[in-house]
Amino acid sequence: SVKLEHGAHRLGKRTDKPMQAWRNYGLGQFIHWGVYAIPGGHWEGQYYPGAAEWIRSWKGMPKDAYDNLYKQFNPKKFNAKAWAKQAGDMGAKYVIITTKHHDGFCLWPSKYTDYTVANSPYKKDIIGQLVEAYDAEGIDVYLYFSIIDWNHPGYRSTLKSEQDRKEYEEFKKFTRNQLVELLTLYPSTKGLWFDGSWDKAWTEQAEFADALGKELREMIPGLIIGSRFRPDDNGNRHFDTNGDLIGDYEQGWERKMPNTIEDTNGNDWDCVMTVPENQWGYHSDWKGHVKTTNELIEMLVKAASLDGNFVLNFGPDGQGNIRSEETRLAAEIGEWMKENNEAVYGCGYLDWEKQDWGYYTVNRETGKKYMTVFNIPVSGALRVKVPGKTKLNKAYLLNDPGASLELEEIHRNEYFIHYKPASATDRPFVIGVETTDAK
Ligand SMILES: C#C[C@@H]1N[C@@H](C)[C@@H](O)[C@H]1O
Repeated sequence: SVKLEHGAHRLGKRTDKPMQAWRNYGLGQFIHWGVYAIPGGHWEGQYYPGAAEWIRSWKGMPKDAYDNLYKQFNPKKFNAKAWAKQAGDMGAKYVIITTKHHDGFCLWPSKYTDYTVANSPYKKDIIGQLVEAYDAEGIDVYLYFSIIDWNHPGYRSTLKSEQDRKEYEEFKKFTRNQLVELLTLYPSTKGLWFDGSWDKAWTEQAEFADALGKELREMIPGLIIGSRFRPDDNGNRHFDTNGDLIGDYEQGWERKMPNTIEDTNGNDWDCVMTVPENQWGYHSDWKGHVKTTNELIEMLVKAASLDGNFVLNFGPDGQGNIRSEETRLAAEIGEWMKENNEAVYGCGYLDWEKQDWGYYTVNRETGKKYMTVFNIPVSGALRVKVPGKTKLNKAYLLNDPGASLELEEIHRNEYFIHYKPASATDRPFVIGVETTDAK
């Protein structure tokens, strides 16, 4: 392997308590909120086809008009406690909140810029209210931070001149100051979710970013930072020149998921997912496919089955309302989680051959094994293949553990579990299985 000054700072999965807690979350909530929620994907009657939080970059957008939107930011319906309760009822164990997105508008009263909520009609600290409310709900708080900052005069995507470099130095100091400020103001933060770190200018800052990461990790022991934060000596992000993960988990699964355990490279990972095709911030007019509750439950269970976390995005509107589609999804996912979360929380990959009916998960502490069924075979026979020395002794519905399901051994290490729901079911269901694993 190549000698690197700023490659992966640690190899293999972290095994400390904060990371074990992260690994066991299963379900998270992403919140994208900012001044982009005011136009909500439209400008002067024009429909913006891109992601609503990127509307400032639209060629038709007068930048000055966008940069003055904060003077209208006064979300009278904002209720941090209500958001936290909704997330808790959905079953989210952690939340990732945008402190500032690429437009640079800060939802906390940063002292390093005037472009913050303190100078909006709303005035109050939004991040502070959310951190307090989610902490009180028992939901761990992670802060999203965009390295890209279109508002800062020193920000550059590339460094083409000495002047660029000079101004970029100011931007780097500003970035470090804001991050230290965030961890100082909100010390219960469990981790940072970086975004907008793909610019060439930033990928040339291996030494600076490495030192910044170390400084931040010293501020909060156990702090969790993913692979989308810093470059290695050669500008590689996520994986360094030797192919080693740079960060505590892989942060590359945005609006997509691995299909096999091999796809995960044996790393921890999270999948962050939008409800429509590609809207993170509030867009008042979602076009195209809007994911259903069953689709999202399947992504959630699939993530757990492959040792990952699933993070569902919410984009509150300019008044601070959570839109009705997201409220309904949160309620329906929460209803399913209330009955079936045992198959998700604290669960991960079980190395049994994947079958068509759905996904296996196993609890890392107890070793208890679960089958979450999405596709009921017309035969009513659920095929289960177990490894060599394993014997399947019992299968039962998670919501009716007393009643054993009919087991049929059809070959060595292969069984049918005979089960068809008595009445049509429109939600996946969980079967618990008990085995003896001969030594
Ligand atoms: C591209 C891009 C950004 N990454 C997602 C997490 C959203 O913040 C989107 O704007």
